[in-house]
Amino acid sequence: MTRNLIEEIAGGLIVSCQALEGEPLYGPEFMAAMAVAAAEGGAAAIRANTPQDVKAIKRACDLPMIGLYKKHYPDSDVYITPTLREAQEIAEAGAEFVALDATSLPRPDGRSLAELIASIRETCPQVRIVADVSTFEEGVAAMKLGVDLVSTTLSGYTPHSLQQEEPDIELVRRLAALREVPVLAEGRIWTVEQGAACLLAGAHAVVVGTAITRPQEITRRFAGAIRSASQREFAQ
Ligand SMILES: CC(=O)N[C@H](C=O)[C@@H](O)[C@H](O)[C@H](O)COP(=O)(O)O
Repeated sequence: MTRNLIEEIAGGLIVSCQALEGEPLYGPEFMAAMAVAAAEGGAAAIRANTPQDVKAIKRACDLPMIGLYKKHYPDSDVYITPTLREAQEIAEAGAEFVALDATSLPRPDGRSLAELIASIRETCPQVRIVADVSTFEEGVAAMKLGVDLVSTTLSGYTPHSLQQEEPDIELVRRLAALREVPVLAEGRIWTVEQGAACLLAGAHAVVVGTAITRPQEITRRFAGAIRSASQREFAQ
């Protein structure tokens, strides 16, 4: 019997384990250890970048994997699994899901999102597709193209989307209310309260990255808050 992974991750926490080149934890061994820690803590799935990280994590832990491949091409701002080539590499690395940019930004190879999705369906029929969107309209368009999940990943990261420090819970709410395709809440979720609010807004599952897996950012947040608190203390 094939597993219903979308059902399995319902109501769960998906931990995004990503470190880019130049970050202290860059490297598949670190990301694999991070994923094992996330699994021990009760994560329902992992989200990870690059075929190398996906493979290393898959060897170390058996949670469902949302894989993506960040790559920058000239003349395009689309960088999350921009073309079929990256999607295929992620599927070959063993990811059950592939996440890709489903925004309205111009794509690097001149192919439309519809063409990309159709080619993935044809060449990697086993992989489920997660559409990373930045607006409601993009979410609706991705749903019409038959993606398996929509994630609010890119809200705040395209010039035409809402720019805010908080997670875009309103986008989760509006997309989930359509009851068409399950919606993942993702992006700038820093507290358990925000995660719970996303589920109450109708999210199928919640993706948390930086707040769990980027220690330099977690430290920066604590250090800044503690410095401000101590300055307030001395100012009195
Ligand atoms: C915008 C973009 O490139 N987002 C990336 C997508 O995979 C990752 O860098 C994020 O860490 C991930 O979306 C989780 O979000 P947060 O780290 O805010 O919890």
